[in-house]
Amino acid sequence: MISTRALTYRYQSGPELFFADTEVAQGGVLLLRGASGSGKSTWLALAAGLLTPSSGQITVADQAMQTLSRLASDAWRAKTIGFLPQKLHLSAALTVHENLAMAQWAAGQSQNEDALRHALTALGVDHLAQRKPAQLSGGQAQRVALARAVLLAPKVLLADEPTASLDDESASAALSLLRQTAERASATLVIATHDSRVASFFSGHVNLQTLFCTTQPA
Ligand SMILES: Nc1ncnc2c1ncn2[C@@H]1O[C@H](COP(=O)(O)OP(=O)(O)OP(=O)(O)O)[C@@H](O)[C@H]1O
Repeated sequence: MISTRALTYRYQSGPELFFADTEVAQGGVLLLRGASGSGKSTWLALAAGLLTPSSGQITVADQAMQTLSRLASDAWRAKTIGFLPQKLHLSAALTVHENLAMAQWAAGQSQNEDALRHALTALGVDHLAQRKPAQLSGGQAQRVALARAVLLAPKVLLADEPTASLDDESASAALSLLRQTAERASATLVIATHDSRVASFFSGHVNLQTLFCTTQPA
């Protein structure tokens, strides 16, 4: 479950952002919509514990994020959150396979080769396992980052524009994997998106909510 109350964030040399109160049940899907610059990525960073709220509360998987220290939040994130950020943050020095193995290690899990292969295969990038990120196309890198995000069957999946550089077939595979992974683990899924394909894909979901971000106070 994720809930927010009177949540705001002010960048040091940027705008103050205000977010409407939200409550998403465990297993629910939340779409973050809104114009470019309206705060969707910021909301995800707050939910992932990468940013600390300026005021208000955000609780993610029973954890009040505003009370976590930076160190505790890193450990909590590795175990709890599957995060697909807009900038993919794949380690350039590591192969695709090593990038995923490192995510398992960071979460304190022993290497699970089956899970790793399954995640890469489901997204059609298993043949790229020995490549370095610089040797991937934009869409391939995005699918590898998505495989890493779903690898640990996290309780919360956060995806920032997961279909941005994907063609229809790859977008559909990526959304299916996000949905299946979330359903298998009863995870809460949050997707920030401009892409109308995402809204159409989830339109029949029984537990779907949409949060429209604006730069105005809620
Ligand atoms: N590090 C930063 N310092 C200052 N301002 C920032 C910083 N990061 C983001 N902002 C500003 O905060 C606002 C919200 O940015 P954010 O990236 O959350 O929006 P978004 O809705 O995800 O945008 P997009 O759809 O273009 O990805 C924007 O006005 C942006 O310029």
